[in-house]
Order: sequence, then C-alpha cells, then structure tokens
Amino acid sequence: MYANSKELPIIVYNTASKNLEKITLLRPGLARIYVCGLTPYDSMHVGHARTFVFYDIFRRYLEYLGVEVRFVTNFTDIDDKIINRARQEFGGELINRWYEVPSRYIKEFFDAMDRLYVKRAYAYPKVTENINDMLKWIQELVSKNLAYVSPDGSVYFDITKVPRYGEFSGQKIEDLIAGARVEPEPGKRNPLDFALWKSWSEGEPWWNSPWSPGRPGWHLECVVMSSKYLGVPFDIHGGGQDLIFPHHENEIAIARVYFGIDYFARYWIHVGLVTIRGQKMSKSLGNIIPIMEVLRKYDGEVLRLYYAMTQYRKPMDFDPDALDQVRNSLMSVYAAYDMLTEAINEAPDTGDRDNELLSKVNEFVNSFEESLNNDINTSGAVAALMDFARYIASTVIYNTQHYSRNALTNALTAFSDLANILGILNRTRLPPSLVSLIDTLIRIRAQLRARKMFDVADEIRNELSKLGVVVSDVGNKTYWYIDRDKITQWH
Ligand SMILES: Nc1ncnc2c1ncn2[C@@H]1O[C@H](COP(=O)(O)OP(=O)(O)OP(=O)(O)O)[C@@H](O)[C@H]1O
Ligand SMILES: [Zn+2]
Repeated sequence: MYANSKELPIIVYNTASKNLEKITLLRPGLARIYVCGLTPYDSMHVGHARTFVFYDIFRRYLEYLGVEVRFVTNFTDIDDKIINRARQEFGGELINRWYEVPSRYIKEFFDAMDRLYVKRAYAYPKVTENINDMLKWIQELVSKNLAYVSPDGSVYFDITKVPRYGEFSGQKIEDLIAGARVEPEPGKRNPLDFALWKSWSEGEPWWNSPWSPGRPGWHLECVVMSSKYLGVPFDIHGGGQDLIFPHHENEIAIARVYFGIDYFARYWIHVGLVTIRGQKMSKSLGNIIPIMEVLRKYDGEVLRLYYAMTQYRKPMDFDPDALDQVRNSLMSVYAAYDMLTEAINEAPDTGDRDNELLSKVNEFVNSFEESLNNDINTSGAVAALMDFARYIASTVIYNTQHYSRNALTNALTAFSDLANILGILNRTRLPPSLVSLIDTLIRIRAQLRARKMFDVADEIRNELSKLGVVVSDVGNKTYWYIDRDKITQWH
C-alpha cells in the first residue's frame, strides 16, 4: 500500500519538534530506524523489554503498510558498568576475561527477544567492532577544532561549538551548567563537555589511539554506529525517555557539527519508562524485575499484550499481578481464532449476510489502524482487536449458516493480520494428530448426547477441560479451542 510512498498515514510525537507530526519517509517505502540498545552488564529487565516490544509493534505496523523496515539496535559492549561488573567477577583476571560479561548478557538478550517474538534487526553493531570508525571521527573532530585533547590523553567534545546546544531536550545552557555535576575530569574546559575518548586506567581493557590507550565515549558510539549502518539522515531514532538528555542531546550535537545538518535523524521517538511503585525500574536502583523471571511464568505474548495496553509515551507501572488477567484476554483471542477456523471448515459456498460481516470487519480494521495512526496508540488497537474477538465469539459463530466460506476466510485473515501487528497469535498451528484426536472425542460426545447419555458426555468435556480444551455448544454445533500454554502437556 505504501511500498512506493514517502507519506505515511501515521502521526507521531517527535521529541525534536515537541509536536505531533505526520511521518514522511526520506526514501519511498523504506523506514530506517535506530534504537539505542543494551549495555549488557546485567540481566535485562521488563523496562528494557518495553522499549524493544514497542519498536517491534511499530515495525510490524510499518511492514503491514507495505514499508520495508531497516531496524538497527546496538550493544554498548564496553562501558564503566561492564568493567566494574567484570572486576567484581574476575578480579585480577579482568583484562583477559571481561568480555565474558557482555557476551553472557547479549546471549540472554537474544533469548528474551525470541521469547517475546521480537523480530530480528537488520544489524546489531557492537562498539568493540566499530572502534576504528570511531577513531576516524574523533580525529576529524579534533582536526576541525570541535574537540580537544586533555593532558591525560582523553578527548573531549567542545559543546560551545554547537549551534543551539540544549534545544533538543528543551534546556538552556546556563541552566545545564548550573545543574551539572562537576565530574572528576580535570581536563574539561566546560562542565558540559563530554568524552569522545576516555583514557585508560590501570588493568582496564583498552584500544590504541593517537592520544592515549583507552576507549570511546557512549554518545559518540551511537552516532557513529547509526550513521554507518543506516546512512545520514535516516528516519527514526529512539530509545527510552531516559535517553533524551544527555545521550541524545549529545549525539545530535556531535552530528550537527560533523555533518553540518540540524538533526541526523528526522523523528525522535521516546518510550515512557517502566516504573515500579512509581520509581524508574533500573539496575542501578536495584528494583528490577528480570524479564526472564516473567517469561518463565508467562508466554511472551502475554507480556506483549500487557505492554500494548498502555500507550508508549505514558509511564507504565509494572504490576505482575495484572498478568493473569492479560493471559485471559490473550486466550479469548485464541478462542475466537480457533472457533472461526472451525466455522470456516463447515461454511456454505454462499451467504445471505456476508455484507454485514464484511462491513463489521472493516470497522474493526479501521479502528485498529486509526489507533496506530494516532501516535501509535497500541491500547486503542488492543481494544479494537478485543472487540473483534468478542464479535466472533458472540455473533459470528452463532450465525455461521448465513456467511459464505469466502467471507469467513476474509474475516479470519483480517483478524490474524491485526493480531500479527501486536505480535500475538504466533501459536495458532496445532499438531494435526492432536486436532484429530480432539475432533474424534467431540464426535463421540455428540453421539452420546444424541443418545441422552449426558453424564458420559459431560465427563469427556470435563476431562478435556483439565487438559486445556474448552468445549462450547452453539446450537447443534460444538466448538472447541485450546489453551496454548497447556499444549506441552499433550506432548
Ligand atoms: N525502566 C525503563 N523503562 C523503559 N525503557 C528503559 C528502562 N530502562 C532502560 N530503558 C531503555 O532500554 C534500552 C537499553 O538501556 P540500557 O542498557 O542503557 O539501560 P540502563 O539505562 O543502563 O538500565 P538501568 O537504568 O537499569 O541500568 C534504552 O533504550 C533505554 O532507554
Ligand atoms: Zn545511543
């Protein structure tokens, strides 16, 4: 639909302009997105996961519209926090073994992403694999007098060279200076200057540079990696709201003087923070719920649906007690899917109420799309999908003789497409032998009922229910659906 188009129907809040703006792509049919990724020094928590799930829904919606998405997210795989963690774990072995820390948590990240049904990115650049590019940037910035070398061999970026520094995060330089923590970095000319290159301390991992052995600074890393993998300018740069200042302000500052363009990404989209009892969920505050802990109890689809129920810019107070209820909602989506599939199997060739069905389906689809077009309001989209599921369970399956196979199939396709944007209904396929076994039991039960042997018929229903198969009689037809979390019991 939008495969050759720059103008999309989506309006988003752009942190750079502080306004809602219609998305216009820089190249027709291609959306290039960079999201600041993980610093892999500890277990990923449900706060990080919100950011990645939101971007995955956004991406799936763009793909549904026919847009190709080039999604890049990085790993900040060398950092003070990583070094500290490695020092705790390995002591004097730090220099040889530090990389075990990031590699452990990068592996956990991919496990979590798979279990959350987050699609793979186009690239996952790591800082440690792009150091040469970073060195070239620093050299150029120093040679143009936009950065300076301190006596200890660190290199600082000179923010006084940047037009409108502070504008992005809506702050005045004077206020920023007044509020700046004076960090123990004696070589800095201005408290707001930040390190592009950090000189080495005893025992730490280091890379060679013209100024000192050391490693790059965080803000530079993301500018170099995003522009390298996506080209400049690109469409969307994002992350959690905690990154607006200083990280994104500083990324923009570097790119503004390096490329001579105001904003090296067109839209800046920030996800609200996950809080716990009102406080930011953060490794450093020690109030985290590890994502793997939740994924041990609930399928990733439950979490996705839970995240989607809050619009992405709002803070989200994570309540583990809400997840059972969300799981029930997810099951009702599966129930609608399973029952509609069964209705199609026995549907007539023609139907006298097809138009009514199709116009209802259109209503749900429009409402779903309109919600997402309106600043990616996933909670409106969830509501539309739930209405659709209720309509299937309460109306469609009671009137199947009036709908043609074609019309019902269209309804099922639309329903699955919408669910797919939210990244749920990944488990629709059932083992064929399981389906035929349940079908056989249901047929036998129907015969028992016809012979008025209701107690045995009920026993079959109860036993099936214990195994997660819900049987429901609608007129003279019996529908069933199966709780996907119970499937493993059948294996
Ligand atoms: N509580 C949160 N809610 C939503 N997104 C978050 C939260 N904490 C971090 N993020 C986002 O997750 C991504 C990875 O973040 P990163 O690894 O830098 O986390 P962090 O800030 O070091 O975490 P922490 O504060 O827990 O130490 C970033 O885009 C960041 O904005
Ligand atoms: Zn970043």
